[in-house]
Amino acid sequence: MKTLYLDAFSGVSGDMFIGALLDLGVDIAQLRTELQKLPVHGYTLTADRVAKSAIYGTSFDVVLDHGEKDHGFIEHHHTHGPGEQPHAHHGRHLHDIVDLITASELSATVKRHAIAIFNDIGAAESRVHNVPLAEVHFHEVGALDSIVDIVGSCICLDLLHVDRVKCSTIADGSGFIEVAHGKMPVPVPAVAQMLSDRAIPVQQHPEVHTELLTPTGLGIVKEFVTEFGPLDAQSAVHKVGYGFGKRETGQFNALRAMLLTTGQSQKQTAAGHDQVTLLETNLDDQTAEGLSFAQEQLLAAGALDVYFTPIQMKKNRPGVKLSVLVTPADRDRFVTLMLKDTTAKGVRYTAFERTVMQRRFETVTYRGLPIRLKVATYQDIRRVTPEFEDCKLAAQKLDVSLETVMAAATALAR
Ligand SMILES: O=C([S-])c1cc(C(=O)S)c[n+]([C@@H]2O[C@H](COP(=O)(O)O)[C@@H](O)[C@H]2O)c1
Ligand code: NI
Repeated sequence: MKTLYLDAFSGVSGDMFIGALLDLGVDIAQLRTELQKLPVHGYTLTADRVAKSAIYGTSFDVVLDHGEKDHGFIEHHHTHGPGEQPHAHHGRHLHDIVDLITASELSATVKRHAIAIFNDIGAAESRVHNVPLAEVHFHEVGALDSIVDIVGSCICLDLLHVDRVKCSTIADGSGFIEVAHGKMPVPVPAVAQMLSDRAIPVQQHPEVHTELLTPTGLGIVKEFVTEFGPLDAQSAVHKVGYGFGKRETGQFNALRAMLLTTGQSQKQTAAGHDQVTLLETNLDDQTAEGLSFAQEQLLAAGALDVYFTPIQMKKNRPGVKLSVLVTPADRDRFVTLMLKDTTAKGVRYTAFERTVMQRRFETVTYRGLPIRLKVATYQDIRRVTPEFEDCKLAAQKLDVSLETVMAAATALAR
């Protein structure tokens, strides 16, 4: 399995993320070509390979034409004093940006991730400033920078072709920073709000008196990272890249990105044979809520599958068997997780050989909406399945039956 590991010892921002991925080898020409699919102009991308503290990395920047300054702030409609004129808001609303991305020729994957990140940041802004989501307003210049950073990050990750993204505990600074609308505490309010709906490990550094984790950086992490923690002992590090931050932090300010190979899937042959480990435990004293939580945790940690089987246990107790399928190299990590997140006192495991169909995604467009198709092949067997969630969304948006969308998507695949 190919993993991108983010070592966020100095936080994460959009620039740092793109810089780190370019440093890992993503082609900036391809990034530029993809970004040209968006009808936004007035900027140039720069990526310079420079040394900081004698360590070489990439300093990425979005340089706006005419030397305009990015205020880096999402404006909100706030109240004005008596006699005070509202300022002119030359900016873009969240839905303008979503429409812009949706209407572009970017890939369906890039669109989906970029829109999710914008929605997450927008929802936090809406909550922080107490304005309806529809009124969250991106400042004209800040919007351009955010669009390039967010869409650019999604493009870079797509070009890197990894199976999963893992991240260390994320560092942030402390104290206050000056932004367009005054002084803000660190973590900045949008970041604090974005941390409220998911368990993300962030550690503040009292000696760093500035911001290390930006709303854009956190949005990227929340969208792509499925596991937090240190480097896996079993991983092989193939490549390391550094993306430099712009702030003076008094320490080495970079995001370190590492390309790792984890587990056995790299041993999968063209014929589709590999090995998996099945971990199991029988439980008769765990609540349904606890079981559901454990399943979520195990899937988020990268399990290939997690499922329950009803069983009859001793003393006539109805119980469940928890089964967790993982790559062999992940076995011990998942034993620990199962002992931590369930009431199990022990976990048994068996190694299996298996044959799997090769799987890839294709996207078709049905009445203007993207539908992903899972294409599974093995020898001369080929099976195409439309993604249920995409069909559901299209059925709801177009007010047609789910069956109609699924049949149309399957026909388009042919
Ligand atoms: O929503 C945005 S982009 C935003 C909100 C806040 C609040 O805390 S509210 C603060 N900022 C600051 O702007 C710059 C640039 O942020 P990006 O995420 O666009 O790179 C940064 O200093 C943020 O803390 C932005
Ligand atoms: Ni105003």
